Amino acid sequence: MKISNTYLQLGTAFSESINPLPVADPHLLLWNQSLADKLALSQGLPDNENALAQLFSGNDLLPEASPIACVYAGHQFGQFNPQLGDGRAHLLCEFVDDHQQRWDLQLKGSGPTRYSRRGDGRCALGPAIREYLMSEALHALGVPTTRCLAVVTTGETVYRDLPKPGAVVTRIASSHIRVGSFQYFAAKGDVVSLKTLTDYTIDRHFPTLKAAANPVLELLGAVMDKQITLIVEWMRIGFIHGVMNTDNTAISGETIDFGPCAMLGIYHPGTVYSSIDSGGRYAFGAQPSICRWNMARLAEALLPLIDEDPDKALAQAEALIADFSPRFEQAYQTMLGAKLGLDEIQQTDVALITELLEQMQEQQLDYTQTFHQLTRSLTEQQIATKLQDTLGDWYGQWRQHIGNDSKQQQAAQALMQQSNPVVIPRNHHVEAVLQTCELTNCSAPADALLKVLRSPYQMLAETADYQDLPTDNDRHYQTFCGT
Ligand SMILES: Nc1ncnc2c1ncn2[C@@H]1O[C@H](COP(=O)(O)OP(=O)(O)OP(=O)(O)O)[C@@H](O)[C@H]1O
Ligand SMILES: [Mg+2]
Repeated sequence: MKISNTYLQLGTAFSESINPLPVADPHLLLWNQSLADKLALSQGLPDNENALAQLFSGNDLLPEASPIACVYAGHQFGQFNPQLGDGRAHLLCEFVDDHQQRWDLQLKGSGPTRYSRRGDGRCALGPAIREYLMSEALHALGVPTTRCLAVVTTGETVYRDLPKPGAVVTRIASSHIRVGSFQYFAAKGDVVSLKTLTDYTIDRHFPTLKAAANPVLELLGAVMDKQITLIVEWMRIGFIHGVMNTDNTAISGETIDFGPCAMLGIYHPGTVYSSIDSGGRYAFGAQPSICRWNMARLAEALLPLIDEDPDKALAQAEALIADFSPRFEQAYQTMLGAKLGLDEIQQTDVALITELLEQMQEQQLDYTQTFHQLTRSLTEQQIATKLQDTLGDWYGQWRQHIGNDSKQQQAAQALMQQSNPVVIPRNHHVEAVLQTCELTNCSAPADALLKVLRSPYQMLAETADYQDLPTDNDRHYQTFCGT
């Protein structure tokens, strides 16, 4: 394992050097062997659970690691906070895998730092397992995401609304640079550090842009494209992030921070589960426009580097941000078309898609199941008849769009099978697993759910156990920024 600490080397303005605070009694609860294998991590790590628990609780450190807490700022629910940062996380080190890809290895829940404010620097076990389950589910679904290598219980109690068992989660990300990282330096007027961070980001994530006429403007465009891809993917599977603050928007385009996230059941764009999102700012259907808003905040932060002339910088940034909506719309319609087996979207297809979404909303149909049933209906007459009853004329029109030819139908079904999961991490199942794991301190329920979630486009023998809808259709479901 080739370890380095390049973010530390950016200088003291970017982070605080600080070691994790040791925990009382670390035990390895979840270990992601397939991720360790994929990143060729195992060679550099101990092979026994106790030693891994010591390492991934922060009690032991890899010899070459120099842990830091990174500083950032961020708009939280629209309000700018100039000083945030890793208040309960330690970036242990970076490592480079066999494909020359650099990764961050970070602990979360590993103790207080300069940026903790009133927080205790710790993480409860439930949210740690949620981050592990949800990020693995997203990864298997094909959605860009940070991932978890381990969850270690600490043997300590953390106090939230109630006393909870504590945990440390190990996160692997292609970096932890956030929109808020740029905002921090921009708000301070520290253009030198802003430039250092920008050069570092281009070098690390978008090296080909170095040769561009205006690399900073190109960086903004590249980040925007990655974010569009990400949000379209969230919309495809019904993921509601829940707290799309600019400090939770990674430049890499990976999903980060699973605090109050949830999955959409019954289709409604206004769906919100987060207890603190009373205004619905981060509702399912608001995610595209919030993403655009976040990209505008990144553009603002980068203005001094886009052009020396502020008017010219603003004009160029505005032109790019104005392009967000058409770029998004195209990717979004293409994605929805694929969910309906249509590989090229015509104007009439757009109307068909919109009509289906309207019907799903009116009839309170489940998002995942509807698309799964539509997929199956191409080869199963019983399901086709049922859907004809539910969706009326729309169903026949859709079948006409696909065509009568058996080759066309096969191609459509293949496309739909790749676009429509048979199973998602439904909120009630995730909650049940978290509760049982918390009570029993045992990983078996999480392992069983993960087995199914790791093959989300395939019916395994156990898949049916996790496909059902909650009895109350999640009407009473709430998530918390559960730190
Ligand atoms: N228990 C805690 N102790 C100290 N700081 C905390 C705690 N919980 C959250 N924070 C800090 O509050 C801010 C907002 O928290 P948020 O829940 O968005 O992030 P997070 O889940 O801690 O981390 P990340 O975004 O890296 O996944 C962050 O700066 C975070 O470090
Ligand atoms: Mg966060």
